[in-house]
Amino acid sequence: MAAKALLQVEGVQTYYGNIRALNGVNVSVNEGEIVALIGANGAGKSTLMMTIFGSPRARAGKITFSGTDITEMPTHEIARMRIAQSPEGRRIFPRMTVMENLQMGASLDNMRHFDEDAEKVFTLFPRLKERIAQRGGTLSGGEQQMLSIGRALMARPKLLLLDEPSLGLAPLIVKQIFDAIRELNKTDGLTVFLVEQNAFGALKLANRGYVMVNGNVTLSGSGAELLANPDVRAAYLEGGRH
Ligand SMILES: Nc1ncnc2c1ncn2[C@@H]1O[C@H](COP(=O)(O)OP(=O)(O)OP(=O)(O)O)[C@@H](O)[C@H]1O
Repeated sequence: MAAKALLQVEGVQTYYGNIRALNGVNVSVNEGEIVALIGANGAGKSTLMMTIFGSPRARAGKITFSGTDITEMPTHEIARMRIAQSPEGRRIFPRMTVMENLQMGASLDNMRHFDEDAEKVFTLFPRLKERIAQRGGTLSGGEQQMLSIGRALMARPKLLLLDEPSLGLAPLIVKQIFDAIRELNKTDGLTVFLVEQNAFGALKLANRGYVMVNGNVTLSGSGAELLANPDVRAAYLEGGRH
């Protein structure tokens, strides 16, 4: 069966004032795939994630989701299309409990299956269940990351955007988080687009990957192809976390 693009990014340019952070980026994510975006600090990876989510806006190019043009859509409408985001730095609500954070992630439409969806999050991340009444800000970094992903899942997304889920976490916790992403993809068919500095882990997890340099996508291929590519190895893998 031919792969169907769920997300299509074509020729996207994004600026901060006069500074162009994305120079005409083309990326696609097919239904049921895990796609990784790797690149050095400042390459534009987070900017691409945020542009897909509507802020900052693309100044040129087109972003399509499920065949609908979302380039000009406000963020809340993009979320209603069932795109959910776990942003860089997690950004959970620190004064709210774990349960309240999950409630914030569920749309009104999804409140009727809240218990079922929360239970799914707890099956995926049992550590969160033990901390239901604890305030988000008092969780460890890894638990906050789990909560950030859990909150995004409460929206029942078709596409999950993850920005640096492994940032600053111990290898064992990174493994738990990557295993959870793999599990969601395998059992629920969830489509995932993730940004990672941990290129080795991300490319092992992903079906396909893109490499971004200075606001341009310079390479793409299957996870295995990129892992074997000498340029990728030299730039992102040698001496890295593997
Ligand atoms: N709010 C902002 N205002 C001005 N410039 C910005 C802003 N956010 C990002 N930039 C610039 O845009 C470029 C791309 O940044 P971006 O954060 O998207 O990179 P990144 O690949 O995600 O890097 P990192 O891995 O460090 O998060 C950089 O040159 C950065 O300095």
